[in-house]
Amino acid sequence: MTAAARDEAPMDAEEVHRVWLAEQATTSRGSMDVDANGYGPKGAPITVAGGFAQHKQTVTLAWRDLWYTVYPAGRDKPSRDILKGLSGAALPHHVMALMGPTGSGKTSLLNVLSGRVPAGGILSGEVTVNGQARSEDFNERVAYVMQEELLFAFLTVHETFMLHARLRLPPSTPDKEKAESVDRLIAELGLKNVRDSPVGSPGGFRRGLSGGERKRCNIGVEMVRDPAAIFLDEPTSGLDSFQAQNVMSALRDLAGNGRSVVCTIHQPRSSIFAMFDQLMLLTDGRLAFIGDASAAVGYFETLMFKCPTLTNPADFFMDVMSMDFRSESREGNSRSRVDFFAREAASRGLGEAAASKAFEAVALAKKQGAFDAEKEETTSAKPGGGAGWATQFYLLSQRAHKCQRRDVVGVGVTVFLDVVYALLLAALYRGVGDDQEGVQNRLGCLFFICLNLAYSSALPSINLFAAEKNIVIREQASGAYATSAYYLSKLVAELPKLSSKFVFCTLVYWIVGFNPDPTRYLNFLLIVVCECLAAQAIGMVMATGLPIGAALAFGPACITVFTLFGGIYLNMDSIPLGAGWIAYVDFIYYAFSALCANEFGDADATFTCDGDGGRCLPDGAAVLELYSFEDIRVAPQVLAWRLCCWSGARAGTCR
Ligand SMILES: Nc1ncnc2c1ncn2[C@@H]1O[C@H](COP(=O)(O)OP(=O)(O)OP(=O)(O)O)[C@@H](O)[C@H]1O
Repeated sequence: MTAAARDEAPMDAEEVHRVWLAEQATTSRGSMDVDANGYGPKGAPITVAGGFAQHKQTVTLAWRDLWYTVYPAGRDKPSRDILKGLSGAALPHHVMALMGPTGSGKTSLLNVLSGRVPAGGILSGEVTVNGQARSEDFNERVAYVMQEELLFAFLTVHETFMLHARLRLPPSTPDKEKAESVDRLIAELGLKNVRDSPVGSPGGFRRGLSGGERKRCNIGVEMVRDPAAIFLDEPTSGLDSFQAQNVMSALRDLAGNGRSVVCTIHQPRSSIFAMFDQLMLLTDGRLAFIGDASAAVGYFETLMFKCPTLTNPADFFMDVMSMDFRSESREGNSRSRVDFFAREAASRGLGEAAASKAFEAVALAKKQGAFDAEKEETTSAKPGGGAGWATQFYLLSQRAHKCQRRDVVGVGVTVFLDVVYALLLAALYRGVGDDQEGVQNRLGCLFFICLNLAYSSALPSINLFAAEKNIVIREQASGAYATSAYYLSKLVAELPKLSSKFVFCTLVYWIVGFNPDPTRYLNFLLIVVCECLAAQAIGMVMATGLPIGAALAFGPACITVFTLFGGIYLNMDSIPLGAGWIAYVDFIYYAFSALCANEFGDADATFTCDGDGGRCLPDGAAVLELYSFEDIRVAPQVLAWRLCCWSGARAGTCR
């Protein structure tokens, strides 16, 4: 506690109560000054509790007869209608809540409205923005906040927002202005006290923001571009009721300043329900209600479903609209009930009326000159208006370096393991001799080095990319940067990690006593670097192309198969027909054979024989011949893996 705070006189009961009431009033729906169409009284500024800048452009979204059908994989599976002829509208200055039982189609509708129809689904119907057909890039113009918070744990709130401001705002905006708008955003999302705290990960080693702060930070990332419409999937899930209220309060302020806010929500507490302007109730993909949230209770009363006194309307709606599967008769009854609601909404034309009202409001606003003809299309957040490729690459590299530097545990464990392996190898193979035992030990040590590098490069790479994959998909969906910029930044950011491999290899090389020629030592390092890059590339392909569980299972399995074909367990000349191609994509084989050629390809490499009548390899050439290591190509193979990795990254992150 600060000295000033300690010295402050405590408030008396009356004052505490008065302040509390004032705070409640600022978060209620009644604090807004908007007309029925949501446009504000004739251009007069709209006053709200928050302080977000009044949005210059507005988005009136209207949709008619929306059908969304999916075709599940599998021959005999029939298609399924997820959304069944929905009509409605979302208005500027309004928070619209999409509610309904689980599986009723809320998230599907949110995706469809924001222009993110997942692959494999077919959409029909009409969606308009400010009275015109929605543009193809609408999804990149509006904010879509996913339920899952996709944030970099090692960045602070300020760094996270600043990075997105630099990536997404026009390069012509001076950095000072970007910094000011970020500071404003931080203040308005109530994140000032955690401005410089790392975001952290829930349940992770590094704790950071609280659940509510993370949610608000997640929203802020999308708000940096100042979009006119915001779509949120379950913005309050997993929060306690106070944190949920704070998040909704921030959304309320965003809407109050001219934005259209549409969110799905489960069972909001009554004070949160009171913040909704519009409510859309869905049941099994059909409309049960759309209109003013405050009118919903009255509407259900006209259908003879009266919300009991002292009951949260949200709970009441969920109760009456949910299917009850506890017995056949209950299921039949609840089905009849939800069918009744859908029939009533259709026969009264609730959806159509909402859409028509929105069209009329837009027409009126245009007539009154409230729309600027040039600006009316959608939002100020134009896609492609952000940083250029070089800046994207620079900013992403900086982010990757920062995260890596701060991952003290991860880096510490890597360095520790490299030192342990180096000591182990030094203890076992130190001062290797020039006899037949020495030949065997050199081969064994070189193969172990290859294996160690393969595992220690590929597996962390899988973990790293798997952790970032969803963040990258999210960032790419909103057009933040190009895949190539991300991929190259990762490549560059991974390079410092090779330094601990350098230390490991140098220690082992000189302690074990490999060929002392400095050129061969440098070759050795080069081969090691190539192997690490190829292994990282494999890790990246797996992580971007497969779900994390599958990637973690396939990664080691792939290395195990490569070990088998690596050159020591199976002679290249005895690989069965049809399996030879494995050796050609096997980076362990290439690395091991190259290391052997480097070590034994020296004409001076001669070895004494034991004289016991056993096999004798008198020189390096005999060793290479025995293992069929005459033809070595490391660089093309590394390149091939990198290209493969690039395709994998594109496939995995561009959905
Ligand atoms: N691509 C798809 N293929 C098959 N079924 C799908 C697909 N997308 C959605 N569904 C199904 O459509 C229904 C509606 O899904 P949606 O996620 O929109 O519901 P929701 O109301 O958001 O549910 P929840 O509240 O549980 O998140 C669900 O039964 C879901 O399984």
